[in-house]
Amino acid sequence: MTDLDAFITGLPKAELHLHIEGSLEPDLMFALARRNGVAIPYASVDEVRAAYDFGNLQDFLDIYYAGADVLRTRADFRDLAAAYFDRAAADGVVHAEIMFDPQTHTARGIPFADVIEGLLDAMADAQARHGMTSALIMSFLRHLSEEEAFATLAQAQPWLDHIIAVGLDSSELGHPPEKFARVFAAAAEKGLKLVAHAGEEGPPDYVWQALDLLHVDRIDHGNRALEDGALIDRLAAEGMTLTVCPLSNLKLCVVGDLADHPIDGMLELGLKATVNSDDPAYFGGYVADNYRAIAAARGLNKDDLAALARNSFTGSFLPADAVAGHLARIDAYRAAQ
Ligand SMILES: Nc1ncnc2[nH]cnc12
Ligand SMILES: [Zn+2]
Repeated sequence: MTDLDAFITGLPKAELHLHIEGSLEPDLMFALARRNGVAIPYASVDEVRAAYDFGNLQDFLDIYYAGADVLRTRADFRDLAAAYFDRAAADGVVHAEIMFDPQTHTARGIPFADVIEGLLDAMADAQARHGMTSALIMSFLRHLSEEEAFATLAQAQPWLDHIIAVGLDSSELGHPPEKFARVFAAAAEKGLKLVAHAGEEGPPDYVWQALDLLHVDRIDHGNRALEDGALIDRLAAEGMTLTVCPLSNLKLCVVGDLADHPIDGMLELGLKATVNSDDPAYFGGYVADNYRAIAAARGLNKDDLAALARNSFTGSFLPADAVAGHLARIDAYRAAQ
């Protein structure tokens, strides 16, 4: 392990953009398929990995929703999340705000309660075993209707104390944020924070809509905001956090090459970029792998990496005293190197 690799692993960091269904590793997919008697269209782990060759977001989503079919019981969701937390802890993640897509499961007849209770089991366990804090972001699938998003918000009502925010994911093109303005307003009235994927494949206008119509607290991805100077100024002036996902961007062809990735350009423009894994089982790496890949591709140094880790806490939904504690730990860690 190089000095920079070791620095990245030991750097305290938060993960702010992680779809728990996207952490389903092929090994666990096979184990759950066997446990639940579910047929999957792959004969081996190698065959699964070979299928993970995506030309765009929709190519990936088709495979991701098919993979999620092995998740059936509360224990499955617990095991899925426990595997993620163990892996994230090994990467120096001390706080994770994880997204889940209830509609992917309720549409298959899985009770909302089983999904969320399984995740909450694993979150309590991660706190006990790793000292890791975590929070849940409930994401609406944007290819579905506003009405279905409202129904999902209603289903979540008994667990609202366990959900920090709502999010918006799935197929971006053709499903602009404005479609969900009313359900986001209803979520805000319930005291939930708001995040949305915007500017991954969608145009800068979708980022404007996420700001002006959804009133988000954070933008997931945001890459295409860089095409609009006025939008860059707005995001910088508001100190809006962008949850950027380098290996995802590469695998989904948002960038052609990591050498052209804009992460350091974002920092230079005064944008609060963070590094995250998105769907690590599908994109070839967890959060430290993303830090390592982007550091190598863009020549980032320890100060750049520490700045990205600081942004992960200032952009989190942790209380101010917890954020201050994590920032102090990063500064002490950096000073000791
Ligand atoms: N990168 C991504 N973009 C949109 N929806 C997603 N769901 C899971 N990963 C996603
Ligand atoms: Zn995502």
